[in-house]
Amino acid sequence: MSFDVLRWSVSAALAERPDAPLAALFQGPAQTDPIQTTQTLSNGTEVAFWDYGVIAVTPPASVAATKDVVISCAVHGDETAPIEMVRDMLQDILAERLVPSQRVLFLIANPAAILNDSRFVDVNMNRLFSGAHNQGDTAEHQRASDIERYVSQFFKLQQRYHYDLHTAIRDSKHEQFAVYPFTHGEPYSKQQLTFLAECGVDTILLNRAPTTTFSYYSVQAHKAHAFTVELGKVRPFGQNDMSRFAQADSGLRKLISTEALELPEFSPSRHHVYDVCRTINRQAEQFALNFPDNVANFTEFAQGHLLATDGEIEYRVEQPGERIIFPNANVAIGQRALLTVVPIALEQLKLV
Ligand SMILES: O=C(O)CCC(=O)N[C@@H](CCC(=O)O)C(=O)O
Ligand SMILES: [Zn+2]
Repeated sequence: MSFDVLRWSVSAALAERPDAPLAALFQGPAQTDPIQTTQTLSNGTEVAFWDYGVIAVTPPASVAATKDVVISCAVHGDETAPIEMVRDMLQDILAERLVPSQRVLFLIANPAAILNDSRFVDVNMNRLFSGAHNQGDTAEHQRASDIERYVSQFFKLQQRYHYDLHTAIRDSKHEQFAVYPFTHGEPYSKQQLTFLAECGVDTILLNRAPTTTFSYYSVQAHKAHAFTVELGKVRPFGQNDMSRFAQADSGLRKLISTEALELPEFSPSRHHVYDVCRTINRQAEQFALNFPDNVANFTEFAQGHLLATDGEIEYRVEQPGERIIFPNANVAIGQRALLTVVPIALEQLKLV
């Protein structure tokens, strides 16, 4: 199904809150074809609609922006709270209640999946970046390729940031956490750890290998500080308690509207850090998790405990302190069905 055909219905699907008409997110202010329109607000902010759900915001000419910030949501279409956050930020920008001081690219990544009330339509879009979109021809492959092009078109300044907002399928012992993608040996940023903690995200998962996720793409292709940010649990539109997202919302709004963001001193004791220990990809038709659906992310199991069976293979806990994260038995064969993580001391990491 083409994203063009979907645009009206996606807007309708999202416009559930009567106070929040969403047409602008997808059609641009003129709501006519072609989609590419640019509007200059009375405060001088330029809002450019590059494509459905792709909105570039440039601060007034009097402001010397120093940061490029990508804020993305709906890489998974059923993760609705981040979509509501992005929608509200955009509406506040259009209403001039939020005035950006930095360049911002808002991305509503997978409108077709939003409309479908599903994580994805054909393929998990968060496995299609860094060139993986060349290996298929679904609408999601095409959209991931388009998104890479838009991000490349956007990033210009030296300071580059990307927060890819998600919510998780399960409850979590740490309600909000971020995946810090592989940095190719670059030190981890104290400033970014502090910023995330200010957003309420005090738990970090280090993934120390290349992946095909959106956040890793921004690290690898654009040398951005980029993160997959998990802000809570997946719920349908209208069922999110937005007060639980207030800290992240306020942190992101401050980041984009402040010329020189002031952050507190880095304080190592503020952060819980985990290292990915094992990535378990499903290999067989007969794949099963050996714990119930209500077991939360970051739950620890005893050494030797059977976590999953994959055909004849048994996956057991190997290390003391090993915890499960992102378990999903319903992934396609070859895709990640489970990660295990172990706590790691910040002192062991190269920080800058
Ligand atoms: O709750 C789950 O099982 C999945 C939540 C989710 O979508 N997580 C991202 C993490 C991406 C990363 O590792 O950076 C994903 O699986 O795509
Ligand atoms: Zn997600």
